[in-house]
Amino acid sequence: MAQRNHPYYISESTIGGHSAGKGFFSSQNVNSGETIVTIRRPLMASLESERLRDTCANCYAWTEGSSIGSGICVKEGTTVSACAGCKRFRYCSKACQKEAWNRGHKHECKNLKPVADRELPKAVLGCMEILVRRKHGLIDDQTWQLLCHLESHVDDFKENGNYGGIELMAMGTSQFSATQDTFSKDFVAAMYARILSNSMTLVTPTFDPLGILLDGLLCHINHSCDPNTYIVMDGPQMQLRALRDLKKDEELFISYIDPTMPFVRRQSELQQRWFFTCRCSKCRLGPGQQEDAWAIKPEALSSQYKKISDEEIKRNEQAEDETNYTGDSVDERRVAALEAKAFQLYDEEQRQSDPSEAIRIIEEAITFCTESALWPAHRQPLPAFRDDLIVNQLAAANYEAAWFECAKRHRQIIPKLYPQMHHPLRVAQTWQMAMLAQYLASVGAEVALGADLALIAAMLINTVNVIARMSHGAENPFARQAQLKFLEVEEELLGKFGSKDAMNKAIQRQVELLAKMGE
Ligand SMILES: C[S@@+](CC[C@H](N)C(=O)[O-])C[C@H]1O[C@@H](n2cnc3c(N)ncnc32)[C@H](O)[C@@H]1O
Repeated sequence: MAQRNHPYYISESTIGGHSAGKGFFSSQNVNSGETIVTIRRPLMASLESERLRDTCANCYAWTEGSSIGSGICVKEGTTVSACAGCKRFRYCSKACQKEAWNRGHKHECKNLKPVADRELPKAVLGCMEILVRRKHGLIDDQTWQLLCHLESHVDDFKENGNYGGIELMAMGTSQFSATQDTFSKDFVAAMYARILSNSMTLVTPTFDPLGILLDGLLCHINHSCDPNTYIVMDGPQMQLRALRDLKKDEELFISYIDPTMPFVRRQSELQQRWFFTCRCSKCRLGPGQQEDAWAIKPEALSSQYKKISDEEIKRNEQAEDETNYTGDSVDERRVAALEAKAFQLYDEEQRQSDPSEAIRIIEEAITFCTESALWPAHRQPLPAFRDDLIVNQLAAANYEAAWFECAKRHRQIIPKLYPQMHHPLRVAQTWQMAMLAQYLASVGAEVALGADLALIAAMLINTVNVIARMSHGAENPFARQAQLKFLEVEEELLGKFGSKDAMNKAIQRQVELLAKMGE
């Protein structure tokens, strides 16, 4: 039912002719890029163990932002200091510490003190926060009811054999939060399961993952592999924004997973984590879409790659795993075996903490995919390898190598995977490239004959300056920083070129060069 003055309402959802429980609907027409709802702070957010060391546990300022550009919204010189009691949570200021203390930390700090040396999973810390706050009257009845009505999928967890692990985690949660007197064992296990099935990823404005969050309102949004909305975050603030023009009474969807993955992989991930068969508009079309297209027909596989795949089928248990299912013919099974190998390499490189080792595996994987001639540049996991290669090249200070990967991504991948100009990942990746161009220009790097990286940086910064107002909103600190940066570089370049016209002509030549660099 539409709530007065709200641009959204929660109602029964039917997706592809099947009930999907409750869903989130727009109560008015909304233009692409507009905000639908702003949430000041989710009900719960919990940082990854690694991020607890360098991120404020109240405003989520990540002080060590690793990928170029992610630190844009954090004031230079910001550091975090540990709570003197529990030594687990860190804060960037006294004000942040005080806010978190009053939000509930004062009721859990002393319980966490004896286990200061023990790593606790983010879902345990998040569940503790919820239980402690409710026990001490810091979560109102209406929010609590909303939370308790969320699907816990306890029966599904029992069926897939994961419920034992959940019970174990729930026992620890009860003990560390000292709430055994208030909530039963089964209730805590169900709440823990609810966190697993309803939480989202807490991210920076440039989409670097920081932890998990649970919000009583936004967790009513159902999933689509072709979503019409997305969420941007700015510290604890979350905004649901339109990716496309929306009609009144249209159901709003976000994507719970990476929607650029092939059909069977998407279905498998959604089934395993959220226990549903996706019948969204894209999945209803089946596996014949862009995400599933190969560059050549399976029969056209070279004899060398036929041999490689036959060996994979013989020795690799996962070669015929159903998540890579392509078809039943001999050639289709071969292609599936090659895809299995590519995704195994992906899992392997993701586990690496040493950038040079990760780079070695990724380069091997990219060679494997490209030499097979099967993968178009935009088919996964090839773009995911390229993203990780850029991150690892930056971590290893191989800036020029990172630049060429960015140029390829900019030309060959981004327009295919994120066709909307204001797609937030397109904006974040363009920003990362702009910052890299600016850095390379500052050290006088020469990446190609005639290339002027300062001009290329200016052009990319201007692109972000224009589209971040739509992707993030003009008031978002990321959009504001992009605008400030643009004014700064524009002034510098106008000084150099004398007029806007001369500057724009010079930039146009660089746009052409950049396109060549990405081929
Ligand atoms: C975060 S909740 C979304 C709100 C949920 N529909 C409700 O009623 O509370 C996620 C759950 O919603 C359902 N769901 C979400 N997207 C769906 C979709 N595309 N098709 C079918 N079920 C979906 C699944 O049961 C999933 O586990």
